[in-house]
Amino acid sequence: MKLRDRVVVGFCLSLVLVTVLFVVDLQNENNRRLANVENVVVVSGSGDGGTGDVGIGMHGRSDRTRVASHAQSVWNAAWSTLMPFRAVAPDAAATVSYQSRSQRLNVPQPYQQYRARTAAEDYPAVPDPHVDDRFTDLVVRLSESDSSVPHRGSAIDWTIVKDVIVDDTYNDGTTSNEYVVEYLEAASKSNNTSLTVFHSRISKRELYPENDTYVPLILKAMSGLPILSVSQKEGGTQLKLIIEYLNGDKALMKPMRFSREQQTLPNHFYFTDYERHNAEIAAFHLDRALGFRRAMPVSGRLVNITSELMAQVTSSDLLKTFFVSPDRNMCFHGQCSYYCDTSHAICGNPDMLEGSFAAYLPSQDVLERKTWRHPWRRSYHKRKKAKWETDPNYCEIIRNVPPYNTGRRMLDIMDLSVFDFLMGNMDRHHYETFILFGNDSFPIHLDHGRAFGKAFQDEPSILAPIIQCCHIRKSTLEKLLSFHNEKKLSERLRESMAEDPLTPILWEPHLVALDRRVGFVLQKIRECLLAAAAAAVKSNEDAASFLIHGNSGDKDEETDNKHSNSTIKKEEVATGTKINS
Ligand SMILES: Nc1ncnc2c1ncn2[C@@H]1O[C@H](COP(=O)(O)OP(=O)(O)OP(=O)(O)O)[C@@H](O)[C@H]1O
Ligand SMILES: [Mn+2]
Repeated sequence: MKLRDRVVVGFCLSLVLVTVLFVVDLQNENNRRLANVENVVVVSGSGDGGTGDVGIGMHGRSDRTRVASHAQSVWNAAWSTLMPFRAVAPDAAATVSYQSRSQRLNVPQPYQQYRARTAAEDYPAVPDPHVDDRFTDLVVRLSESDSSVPHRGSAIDWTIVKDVIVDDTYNDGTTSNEYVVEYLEAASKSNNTSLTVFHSRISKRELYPENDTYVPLILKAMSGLPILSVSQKEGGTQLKLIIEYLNGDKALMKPMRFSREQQTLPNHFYFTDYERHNAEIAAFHLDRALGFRRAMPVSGRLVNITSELMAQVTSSDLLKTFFVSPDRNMCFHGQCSYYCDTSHAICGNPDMLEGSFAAYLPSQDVLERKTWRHPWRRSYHKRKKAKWETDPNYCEIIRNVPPYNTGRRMLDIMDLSVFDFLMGNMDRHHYETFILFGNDSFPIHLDHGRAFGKAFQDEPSILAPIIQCCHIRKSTLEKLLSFHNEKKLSERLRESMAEDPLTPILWEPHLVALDRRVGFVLQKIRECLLAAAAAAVKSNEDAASFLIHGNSGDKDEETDNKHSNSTIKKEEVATGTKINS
């Protein structure tokens, strides 16, 4: 071989060698990167001290592997019970590999992308203009003897009522009442649970009496009794499970999706907001603290998705939505119209999951309910407005139609508006009542999953019924004043919710917001009283002018309303209302 040929061959050989070395190095680099990605997934999980981000947890890999293989065997067992003719269950691991690419690269779930600010200090402080206001004008107004209050215990004719503060109790402080079944009669029956006794004591004016001893028993049972069967609740937009306990009682479970500090996403409407299990729990406590007692008892509970939920599932449709995530957490998504798919799955940590458990209402076969459209319902449309948002006289329409033109319903709608405003719930589209008690009965407070979504923003439009109608039940106003001037609402709720197994139930800024919003409602009532007083003065002047001049008033003279906030005279407020007994 000539020297030139040798040089060419040598050059080619060294080129091949360099290429081989380059390829080997590239492969090593790839392996190193993949290892890093896996580390990131594990490290971010172990660094998160929150109460349960979807798919990220504090448990080690071996825990998860154990969960996955345990889940596989439970799943196989559950599937063979449901589908006796199908020998082999679809492989849960297949779901894992199907999902794994995006998960291995740690692609965030759609709703996780927005998880940014999680510390209260990250948000601007919300001013509370009423923090030092004692609302003495309202206190004085309430302390005055109410011999002139025209509605005691009567069926109020709302077409003419002008009073702001309305007392619908009898002189002895009670309202008329009837019970589903007398307590002693029900208690004498055998095999009663606390919930069935509770059902038998539901009355025309409330679900349970003040300081009821059955409520704590029901809460305890729901958070501890073994679960016998699990199915999906049909209807509604988001996933809910019907839980049946060993003693035959039932509960409606809403699962946890987010940690407590997760706020409503800024670009979400009230009707696309995710439901929060802790809002259901907190709403029960708030309803009770306000003295309404119109919400069923709700308890938190930490459940094992594999052994307590999946193993007890009674339908294959629900069972087939369970899977093990790439991070080896147990997940499921159920079937519903919003957020029931793989990318919105509910995942355990690795298989433990928080949920709210609401005691079940009596079956409709026993105690039928009627559903009413809420008169101040929102449009549930991203561009349209509801009539009440554009018509300042909307309340005049409502007060003239049944069931709002007589009885207690108008005051119940005002109560509901206070309740929803305090917890920021804009999702009050319907309400239900027990048919047995007729129209003069309370609305059941149901469905609070979308409350407590915005701690740093108050939503005055929720108070529209109060602002537009200017009525409030006397007992509700008394409660609000005591929450403001005596023991704070936040303090009462903190104590009440401390009993729950999942305590703390609310993120601290929500408790701060509750106290701030109490002051806001009181201010609105004050404004109503001032407006009513001004209207009374005006009508007195018009009457006097008519007597003197024989016409309907001196049009040139403007009424100068200079009432101070401190005292409003009773006779100025009580205008021409009539007793209707
Ligand atoms: N504690 C309960 N016991 C029995 N039934 C209940 C209970 N709570 C709610 N329900 C029934 O289940 C229905 C759906 O519940 P809920 O409104 O909480 O779910 P949702 O998914 O938020 O529904 P929607 O999308 O209609 O607002 C209610 O309208 C009510 O009829
Ligand atoms: Mn709802």
